[in-house]
Amino acid sequence: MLLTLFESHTHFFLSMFQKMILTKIISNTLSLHKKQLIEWLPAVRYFSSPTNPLVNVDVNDKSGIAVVTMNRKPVNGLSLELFEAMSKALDDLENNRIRGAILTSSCPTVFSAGLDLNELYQPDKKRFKAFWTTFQDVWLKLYGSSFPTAAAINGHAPAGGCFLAISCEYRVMCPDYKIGLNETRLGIIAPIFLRASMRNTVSNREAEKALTLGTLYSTEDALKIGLIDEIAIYKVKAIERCENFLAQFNNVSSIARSFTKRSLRQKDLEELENCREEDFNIFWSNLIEPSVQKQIGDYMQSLKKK
Ligand SMILES: CCCCC/C=C\CCCC/C=C/C(=O)SCCNC(=O)CCNC(=O)[C@H](O)C(C)(C)COP(=O)(O)OP(=O)(O)OC[C@H]1O[C@@H](n2cnc3c(N)ncnc32)[C@H](O)[C@@H]1OP(=O)(O)O
Repeated sequence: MLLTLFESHTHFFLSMFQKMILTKIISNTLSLHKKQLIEWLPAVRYFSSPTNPLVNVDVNDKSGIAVVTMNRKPVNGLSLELFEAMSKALDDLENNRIRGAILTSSCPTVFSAGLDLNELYQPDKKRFKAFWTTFQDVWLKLYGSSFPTAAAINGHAPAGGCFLAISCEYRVMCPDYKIGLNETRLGIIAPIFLRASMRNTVSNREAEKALTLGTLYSTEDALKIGLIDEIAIYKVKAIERCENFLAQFNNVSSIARSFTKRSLRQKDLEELENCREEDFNIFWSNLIEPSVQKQIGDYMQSLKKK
């Protein structure tokens, strides 16, 4: 904008050549200052966000790394309210230029049980629309974040739980749990943004097998196919390993890193940004199919009987 203003105001007084030279000088100075400013900002803008009971954000003043803990007992079912809290937390992290974020759970044996089935069963259209739109927002913000992300998966991570983990850049999981995208087993189709995160994590062939079969992998098998990056015995260790991963970026220009990440993920992000309404309509019309509703209802009953 500054350059446009400069150009319009000097139009009558300067020759084309003079204008080109001055424009170049201003542009170089601005981009240099912007770069220096952005490189310096992380040291001064860490924050302490007002804690939401559903999502706790704890930023380490020294490292600038935030631990983001989902806290919706008993299983971190992803409800509209939990998505809203996550969306807000991601905005706060983005605006305060943290060095990195680690996503984890306060539930002792569950990272997240995925979408709250109560949101999918006999849904009210208005609420479901808000729910789905916020779900999309969370993915766009997490997958497209300018800061690096990791997941400390301290428990089971089926369906939407796995989806959150694979939207991060690195995953450390504790042993003896299950992770995977089991949507097809519930008769529901994985949305495009979930498929994008999966393809970005494992090979195309593994993604196809995992999604069509709806496989839930043990921690050890998840490591074998590259769905997770490391195994750590306890949650504290998992967080430590995630911190080690994020610390590697201390020696990398934050601008170069975030632009590179963005450019690698841009196509996936645009794919959803360009069809958000259509994505909602497809899911809504499938979701209210009586056969899908019956399958979800039966599944909820089977979980309760257990
Ligand atoms: C073509 C159709 C388009 C439709 C579009 C809709 C969606 C598109 C897909 C989007 C992608 C994401 C989909 C999903 O995430 S669907 C959710 C799938 N989740 C699961 O299959 C996990 C189900 N839960 C479990 O397997 C287990 O609970 C566990 C996570 C392994 C934990 O086991 P455990 O520690 O033994 O706990 P309990 O099973 O006893 O559960 C405790 C209570 O929590 C309730 N529960 C569990 N999961 C959910 C859930 N996802 N939503 C709501 N509630 C849940 C469970 O019933 C227990 O309740 P109770 O105490 O009242 O009995």
